[in-house]
Amino acid sequence: MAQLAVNVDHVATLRNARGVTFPEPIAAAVAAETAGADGIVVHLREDRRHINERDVRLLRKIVQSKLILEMGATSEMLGIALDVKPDCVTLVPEKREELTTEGGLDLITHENNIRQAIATLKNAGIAVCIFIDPDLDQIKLAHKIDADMIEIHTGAFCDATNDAQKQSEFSRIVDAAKIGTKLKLEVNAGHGIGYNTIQAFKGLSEISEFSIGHSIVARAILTGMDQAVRDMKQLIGAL
Ligand SMILES: CC(=O)[C@@H](O)[C@H](O)COP(=O)(O)O
Ligand SMILES: NCC(=O)COP(=O)(O)O
Repeated sequence: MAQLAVNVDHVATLRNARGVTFPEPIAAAVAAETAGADGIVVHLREDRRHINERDVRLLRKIVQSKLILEMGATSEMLGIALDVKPDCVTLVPEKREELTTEGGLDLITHENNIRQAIATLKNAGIAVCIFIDPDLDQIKLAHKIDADMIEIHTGAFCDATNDAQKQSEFSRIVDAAKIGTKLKLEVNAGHGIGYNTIQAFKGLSEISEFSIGHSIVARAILTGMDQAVRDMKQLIGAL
């Protein structure tokens, strides 16, 4: 069965919107783990719009499963990662003005910088994942520059508004997962996945882990984190 890594960024979004100390993303992470999450994900953005450094450091102490830190490959973030030592870093592209991550890392443009970041993190014993579009050339490059894992960006599929678009985006994901596995990369998937889109992955056994945040946090507001995580785990179990 594929694993579920739960992103708690948007618990911090709510906290920060009010400028107070709650809701507490650390409490959300503990609740998610208790409900069966296989990992906790946070994206430390340059502008600290949700998760901040204090959250990451506390999570490192408290998370029992595995801590996955999403970040841009900047010298500031590399310094934090080397100090905090998450179990895994997922390197993502970041634009300050974007509402959420818009695309995968462009390794063709940033090959040297990302290759160096991968080597630095791996030398410190941190596994490295590349958040990447379902593009075969990019995935081959991720393998060439020694990434351990890829996370296929599923946003275009999840956001597709008609069946033809959905089918064509999903077949890109299938091809990407198959080539990643052939290259012996661990293949994960994430961005925009919800309770209604997860079923599409049935039979795609190449995916080792789903990285899901917004839909789980949104459901947790209505049902509690425990139920929201259990519901998603059940859907993943049925794939
Ligand atoms: C990299 C990725 O997949 C994203 O889902 C990212 O973590 C989202 O960033 P925000 O939480 O800031 O929307
Ligand atoms: N890596 C994907 C992630 O962490 C969560 O993305 P989303 O479910 O909030 O879109």
